[in-house]
Amino acid sequence: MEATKKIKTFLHRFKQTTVTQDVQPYENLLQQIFERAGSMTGKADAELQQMTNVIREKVRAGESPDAHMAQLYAIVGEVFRRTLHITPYRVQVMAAIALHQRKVIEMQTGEGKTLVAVFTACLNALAGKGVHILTFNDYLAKRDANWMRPVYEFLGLSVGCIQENMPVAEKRLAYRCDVTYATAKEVGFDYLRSCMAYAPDEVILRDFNYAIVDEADAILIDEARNPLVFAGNIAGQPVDHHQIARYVSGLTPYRDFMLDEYARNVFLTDYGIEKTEYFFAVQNLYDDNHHDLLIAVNLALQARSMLRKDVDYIIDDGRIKLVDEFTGRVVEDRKWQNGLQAAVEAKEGLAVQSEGRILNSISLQHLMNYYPKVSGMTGTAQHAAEEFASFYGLGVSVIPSHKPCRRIDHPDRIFTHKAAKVKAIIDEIQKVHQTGRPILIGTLTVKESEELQAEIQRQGIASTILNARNNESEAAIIEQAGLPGAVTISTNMAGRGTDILLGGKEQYSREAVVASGGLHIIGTNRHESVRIDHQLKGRAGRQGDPGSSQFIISMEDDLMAKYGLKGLLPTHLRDLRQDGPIHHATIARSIAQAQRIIEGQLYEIRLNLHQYAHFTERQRTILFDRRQDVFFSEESPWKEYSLFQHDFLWSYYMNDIAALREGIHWQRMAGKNPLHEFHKSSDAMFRQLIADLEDKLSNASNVDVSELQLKRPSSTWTYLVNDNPFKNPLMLMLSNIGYQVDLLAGPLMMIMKIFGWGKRR
Ligand SMILES: Nc1ncnc2c1ncn2[C@@H]1O[C@H](COP(=O)(O)OP(=O)(O)OP(=O)(O)O)[C@@H](O)[C@H]1O
Repeated sequence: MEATKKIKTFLHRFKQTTVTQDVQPYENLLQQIFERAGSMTGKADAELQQMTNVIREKVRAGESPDAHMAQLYAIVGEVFRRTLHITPYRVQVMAAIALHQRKVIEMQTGEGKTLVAVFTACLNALAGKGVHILTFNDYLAKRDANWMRPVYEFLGLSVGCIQENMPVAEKRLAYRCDVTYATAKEVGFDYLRSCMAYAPDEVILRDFNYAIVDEADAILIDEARNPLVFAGNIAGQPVDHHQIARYVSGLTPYRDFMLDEYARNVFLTDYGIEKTEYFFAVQNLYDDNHHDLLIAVNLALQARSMLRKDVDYIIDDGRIKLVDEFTGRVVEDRKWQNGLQAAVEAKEGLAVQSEGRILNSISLQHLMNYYPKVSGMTGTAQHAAEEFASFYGLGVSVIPSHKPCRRIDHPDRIFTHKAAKVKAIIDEIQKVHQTGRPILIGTLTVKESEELQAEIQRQGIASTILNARNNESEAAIIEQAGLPGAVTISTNMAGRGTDILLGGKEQYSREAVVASGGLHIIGTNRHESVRIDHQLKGRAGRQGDPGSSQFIISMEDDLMAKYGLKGLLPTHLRDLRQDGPIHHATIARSIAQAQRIIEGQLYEIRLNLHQYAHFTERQRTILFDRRQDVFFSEESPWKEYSLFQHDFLWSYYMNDIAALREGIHWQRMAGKNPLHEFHKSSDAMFRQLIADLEDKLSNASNVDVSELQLKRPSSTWTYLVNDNPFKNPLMLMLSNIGYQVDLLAGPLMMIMKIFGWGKRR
C-alpha cells in the first residue's frame, strides 16, 4: 500500500507540471462579467454597496463565492473607475478569474497585478474569514494597501497592513481586517509568536484562510530556502573568534586549506591540521574536547574564503548586514546561523554579537501549507512551474499582455575576459547615451556597481547608483531613472516591483523618451536564476512601451568561474583571449543549459530542506497542539509554569535537531542514507522530549509557586540563512538514488528541467 501511495505521489508531481496558455476557459465568465459591467455604470453608489451586501449575506449563509463571481467582479470594476479613476483591462479581469481558481498567474512585468489581486481579495473576503495579500517587502505592503484602500472601503471591506516592528495591538487589529497586506516573512514570525503566546491577548493571528502571493516565485521559491527562526540570546562565547580569525587570515590556500567554490566547501589539509594543532597547542584537533575549536576554525575559513564584503554583506554602523543575492537589498533581520555570523564579525574586526539559540522555527513552505487556499502572481512563473506544482500543488496560467510587448531583447554579447567586457559596456553606454535614451545597468554586486560608476565617470558621463548602501533614496532614484539621458547603475534592487516611468511624471518628456526608443537595459552578468534576468529585462518595454535589453558578459564572470562553464565549451575556445566578442552558437546554449542545471541543483537543495523540515514540522504540530491544551486549561497557577517548561524543552530540542542535521551527512560515508538516519534519531529524541515533558508536568503540583522564576526567554526574531550542510547537491542526489521511490522524484525532475522536457508551451 505504502509503495502504491508513493508511486501515486510521484506521478502526481508530473501531472501537476502544467503551464496553461489557453485562456479560452475564462471567456465565458469574462463575457458574463462585461455584460453586467455595462449595467453598473448607471447605478448609484448606494445601489452598488447594497448589491455587495446581498452577496456577502449569501456567502456567509454558506453559498459558494464562485456563483457570485461575475456580479462581484463587475461591481469591483465599476468601483475602480469611481474611486481610483482606473478602468481595469480585460486581461486583468481574466487574471483575477484565474487567481480565484487557485492558479499562479504569469502576467508580463508592469501589467498591473496590484489591481488584479483586489478583485479576488474582495470576492474571498466576503466570507469574513480574512484574506492575506503577501507582498515582496514592507514598502509594497504599505503602498498597495493604501493605494487600493478606497476600493475596499467603498465595498464595506476593511483593509490593514502589517509592518515589521509594529506594536502587537496594532498588528492584531490589522489581521482582523477583511484584507491584510503583509510580507510572508512577517506573517510567519507572527505565527510563531502566536504559537508561543502566554496569554490570549498575545495571540496575534486568527486562523489562516486564503493567501494571494505577489511575486510568487520570489516568495514561494527563492525565499523558501531560508527558514524563519525565532531565536533567543545566550551570553558568552565558547571560543575566541578574533584570535581564530587572525590565525586563519595567515593561512595559505592550497597548502593549509583547500577550497572548492563550486561545491561551496572549504577544509583544512593534513598540513593545515598539523599547523593548527601546533598553534593552539592541542594534540588532536578531532578529539571531542576540541570540537568547538575545530568548528570555529572551519567557520573562520568559510568566512575568509567564501563570503565577500560588498558582495555577500556590507558593514554599516559597525554591524554586518547581509545582502540578499536575489534582490540586492540589505536584509535587516537576517543572520547566518550556527556560528558563521560570529566568524564574519571577527574577520572584520567587529565586536562579536551574542549567538542565537533557536526557540521555534518554521519553513515558508510549511507556513503556506497552513492556508486552505493559496494562489499567486508573478512576471516569471513558467520557469518555476514544476516547483509550484510539486511543493504547493499550484498550476501556472499565462495571461496575455494588454498590449503586445515591443521590447527588443538583443542576443548576449560574450567576451573572453573581464577587461574586454567592461570596455564593451562603456562603449554601449556611450553609444546609447548619445541618443538621449535612459539606461538602466543591472550589476551583480555592490562592489561591481561602484567600480562601474567610477569607470563611467572617467568617461565624463554622470550616473546615479542604487544599491544596498543607499536604499533609503530608492524611490527618488527610480523616479529619475526614466528621464531623458539618465544613466542608473543598480544591483538586483532595480528588479521586482520597480516601475520606471518613461520621462518621469512629465508628459512632454515621456514623448521625447518614447520617440528615442524608450529605456535600454544593460545586464552585466547572467544570474544563477534565469528568472532574475527576466525581471531585469522586464523593467523596459512595460505596457507596450518601446525598450530594449542587452546582456554583456564574459567567460571570467562569477557564474562561469563558479560552475566551471569553460569546461562546457569546445576545447579550442577554452583558452581564447580576444578583445572582440566571441561568435559561437555553443556558448549561449551552454550558458542557458548551465542556468538550467544550477536551477535544478537549487531545486534539489530546497527539496532536501523540505524533506528534513517536514519531519520536524510534524513533531512541532503535535507538541504545539498539546501546548494549546495547556494554554486553554483552567489550572491557572501552573499554567505559565507548564508553558516557560514546554517552550524551554522545545528550544533545547530544536537546537539538538539543528546539531543533528549539521552532522548527519557524514552518515553517507558509512553507507547509510542520511535522511533515514535523521528520521530514526529525531524520532527517538522526540519520544524522549514527550516523556520529559510529561514528567515535568506531573511534578508541577509539587512546585512552590512563590519560588518559580517565570521569566520568559529574551528573544529576537531572526531570519536565518540556511547554511545548508549538503554542500554538494549533486553528490546528495546521487547518494539518495535507490533508497526510496519518493526520493527519485527530485533528481528526475532535475534531469527533465535540464533537458527542458515535460514543459507544455
Ligand atoms: N487598467 C489600468 N489602466 C491604467 N494604468 C494601469 C492599469 N493597471 C495598472 N496600471 C498602472 O500600471 C503600473 C504598473 O502597475 P503594477 O505596479 O501593479 O504592475 P506589476 O504588474 O505589479 O509590475 P511588476 O511586477 O513588474 O512590478 C502602475 O503605474 C499602474 O497605475
